[in-house]
Order: sequence, then C-alpha cells, then structure tokens
Amino acid sequence: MAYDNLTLHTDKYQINMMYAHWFHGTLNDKAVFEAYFRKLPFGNGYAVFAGLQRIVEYIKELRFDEPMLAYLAEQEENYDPAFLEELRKLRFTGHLWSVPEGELVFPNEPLIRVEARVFEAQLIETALLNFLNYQTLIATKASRIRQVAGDDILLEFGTRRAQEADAAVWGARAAYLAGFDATSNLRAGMRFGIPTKGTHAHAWVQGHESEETAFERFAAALPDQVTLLVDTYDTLRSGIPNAIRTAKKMESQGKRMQGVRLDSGDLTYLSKTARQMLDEAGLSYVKITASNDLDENIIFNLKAQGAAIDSWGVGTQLITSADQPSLGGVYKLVARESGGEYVPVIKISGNPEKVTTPGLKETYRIVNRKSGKAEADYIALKHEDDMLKGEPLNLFDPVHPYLSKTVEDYEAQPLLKEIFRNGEQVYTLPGHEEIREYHRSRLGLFWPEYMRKLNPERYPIDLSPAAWELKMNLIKQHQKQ
Ligand SMILES: Nc1ncnc2c1ncn2[C@@H]1O[C@H](COP(=O)(O)OP(=O)(O)OP(=O)(O)O)[C@@H](O)[C@H]1O
Ligand SMILES: O=P(O)(O)OC[C@H]1O[C@H](OP(=O)(O)OP(=O)(O)O)[C@H](O)[C@@H]1O
Ligand SMILES: O=C(O)c1cccnc1
Repeated sequence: MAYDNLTLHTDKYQINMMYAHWFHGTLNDKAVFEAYFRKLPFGNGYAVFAGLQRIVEYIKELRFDEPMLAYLAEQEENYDPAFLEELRKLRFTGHLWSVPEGELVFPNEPLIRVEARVFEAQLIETALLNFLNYQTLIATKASRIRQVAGDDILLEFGTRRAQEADAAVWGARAAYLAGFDATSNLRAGMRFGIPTKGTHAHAWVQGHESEETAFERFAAALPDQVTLLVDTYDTLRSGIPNAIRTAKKMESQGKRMQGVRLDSGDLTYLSKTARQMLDEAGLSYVKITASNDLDENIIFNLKAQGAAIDSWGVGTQLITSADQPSLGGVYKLVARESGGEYVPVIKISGNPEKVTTPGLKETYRIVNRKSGKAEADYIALKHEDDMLKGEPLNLFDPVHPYLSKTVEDYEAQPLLKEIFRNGEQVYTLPGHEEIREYHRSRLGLFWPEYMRKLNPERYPIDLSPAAWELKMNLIKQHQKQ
C-alpha cells in the first residue's frame, strides 16, 4: 500500500496558531502536550490502547511538499511567504513518549506525551487524536468481544460497513491486536500480516440452478477451505442437508469440509439443530460459523443459550463501533517553556472533570507483589521517584481524597515508553503477534471485577500528592486572578 503523506491531515486552526507563533517569534518555544481520554467507552472497565504504529509512520513522514505549500498560500493570503519557507523546513525534531499498543489504559492518565517546539507539537494534535481515538475504540470493542467469546474463533468481517477504507484497514488491525483471529480484508492482511479468512456469499448460491450444485462447485474449486453458507433458502431443510451431501462427497475424495455458516434466523436453535444433524451424519469435525449483526451482547446471549457455534463473524457492530461512535481523547497543553524552563499550565473548566492536571507526568501501574495484580495506576510528576524506590505509597482518589490506602510491597511499572528522541525514532515497533501477546498478558494483571463487561468496578487512577498540590495551587492562583 503506498503510504500517503498526511502532513495536511490537520485542522486549519493548527496552521493558524503556527502562523501566529511564527509571526511573534515564539515558534521555537518548547511545549508539552499530553493525550488522554476522560471516559471509558461502552461502560467498559478498561480501554485497549492502539494507534501508535500509525502515529509513528505519520510523524516520520511529516513534511510539507510543494503542492501543499502552494495550496496553503492560496488558502490564506495572510500566510507570509517566509512562514511557508519555515514550513518547508519543518520535520519532527521533538520527543514523544507513548503507552505501548495492546496496553490496558484508563481515564485521565497520559497515554502520549509530546515535548517539542510548539510549532511541531501543535501541528500533530489532529492526526494523533484521529488515529488514537479510532483505533483505541475499535481495539476496546474487540477486546470486549474476545472476553465473551472465550477461545472461539473470531473473524472480522466489517469492511463493507466501515466508515471508508482507512477505517476498515486500521480497524481490522486494531481488532486483531485485541484478540480477533483473522480478517476478511486482504489489504489489511497484506499490509500487516494479519491472517485472512473467507467463506462465500448468498450470490454464489443464487447464481446456480440449485444450492447443491453451488456447494459442489465451490467445494471442487477450493477443497481446502470450504465453509458453506447454508441459509439462502431454508437452513435446516435444504442448506444443512445439501452441505452434508457435499461433505460426504468430499470425504470420498479424501477431503474434509471445514464448516457451514449461519447468517440469519434464530442462531441458537439453528446451530444446535445443525450440530445434531452434522454429528448424526458423522461430520462432527465440520465447524459452525455464525454471522448477522453480532456484537458482544448477542454473542454472550447466544452462548448462554447454549448455541453450538464455534466461530463468529463480526462486522458492522465492531468496525463502526455502533453503540459508541467515538472515544473522546483530547490533547492538552500541560507545560510551556519560559526563560528556558517548563512552566506548568492548567485549563480551568466549570466542569471539574475537564480541569486539566498540569505539569509533565508519568503513569505507573502499581502491581502488588504478593497477588501479582494491579492495585491502581499512579500519576506522578516526571521528576518524582519515590515509587521507583519502593517506598510505602499512599494512594488516594483525586476526586474523593478521603478514599485512600497505603501499599508497601509493590512494583511501579512506568507505562510511557520513549518513542522519539530529538526527532529520531528510538523505539522498535513490536510485531502484531507480540502486541497480541502483550495485550493478553496485561489482561492477566487485573482482578476480574475490573474486567467484566457489565457494570465493572472502577479501577483506581490516583494522583501523587505533588501532582495534586500543583493542580490545587494553580486552581487557587487562577481563582485569585
Ligand atoms: N437466539 C438468539 N438470541 C438473541 N439474538 C439472536 C438470536 N438469534 C439471532 N439473533 C440476533 O438477532 C438479530 C436478528 O436480526 P434480523 O431479524 O434482522 O435477522 P434475520 O431476519 O434473522 O436475518 P436477515 O434479516 O439478515 O435475513 C441479529 O442481530 C442476530 O444476530
Ligand atoms: O452482519 P455483520 O456483522 O456486518 O457481518 C457481515 C455481514 O456481511 C455479509 O452480509 P451482508 O450484510 O452484506 O448482507 P445481508 O445483510 O443480506 O446478510 C455477511 O453475510 C454478514 O451478515
Ligand atoms: O467471508 C465471509 O463469510 C464474509 C466476509 C465479509 C462479510 N461477510 C462475510
């Protein structure tokens, strides 16, 4: 896939602010931004971070080419030609830290920290949030589906309903990272090395004189990957009996049919009856795949009803994140350079949840050494290191400070990894198998009450006393002003 240069994939207001910085000579002042979200999607107990690969590729390619510069000149006559020359030179020269893909993440903790010339840090906000918000949302939805599906096979079928091509391909990847087994999208397969799978459509059956002929011709053409769609006319009276006949013919040629697919009707009743018919015909190795507007709730119910389904094809509900179309990730300025030093900054809001937490911060996962389970995530200012020395740590809830506890025997795991240093990539992006494995291992770090799909317990996200005091002091200063 040719890689698009996405430098202009930004909001015009970013370029306007860059212009104003250039105009006033502050373009080289350093700024620190942090990306985070405030609310978990789907009422889930955690989110699954994804989007970093796309962000790294985007940042490495950041440059304004001639047609872009000509376009900007045309768009805004205020843009001085000398500003456009400055844009021509622009590359990412800053620092970027990020949580790794597949990590479990929670509200209000920094997921990405960008420390760069304000000129660069401001430009990348829009694309960075675009990638992070969509991919994290889909990975989280996929992780919910994986949680209910147990060890069953999960197939991503969403491309035809996705919000355009990029969403299909990056969504397929996000689903794979969070536990799907394969995608139907070959472009995603080729680009990322994700396994691909496919059955056939109703058109294949409709395009033949009879269902039986259609099945036989399909089996003859692709004998090693035969999953027959059995609901075109009548699943139990026609589809399954014809599939059984085809499977028997295949057996006589030394081949084994892989499966049948159910795509309508009562999937519990049909799957149980189909299973019985296949078993009675000696075809217990033939698997049953189901599709039809599935999501985690329907799969959960079908399994509770005892459906005999081995494999699930999930499209629309996953790739469009139908029950929640966006994750509200934000990118907020937390410090700016003044006189060669960083000055923490705050954004005050009438809504207490929207008041930002100032200063450069790290997030630590506090893991109890006895239980091996995560106790809380702890957001501290960058220079603090008590938690790394293993000193007793007082964890308190920043919204309800009277909720507190002390942990003693713990490991503090820093979640942010250094990705770019002075514009150079210093982090090797892990392969997709490694990310899947990482996601699985991180799930094991949490008590089940934080992981359940319905009404999970809230996992504690705590602020260090120093971070809390800094925030309170800045709020007071602003109140005085
Ligand atoms: N036993 C079941 N319990 C709960 N939900 C189910 C069960 N069986 C199927 N479903 C779901 O109910 C919905 C049925 O949708 P709909 O009525 O549009 O499908 P259909 O009429 O069976 O098939 P189609 O319209 O696609 O030919 C789907 O989302 C399907 O996954
Ligand atoms: O339902 P989804 O989760 O999106 O899964 C993908 C769907 O796409 C295909 O049919 P399509 O929707 O094109 O046609 P249909 O509605 O007539 O089955 C397939 O048969 C699935 O039903
Ligand atoms: O392979 C399939 O069965 C498939 C692929 C995409 C959409 N629906 C079904």
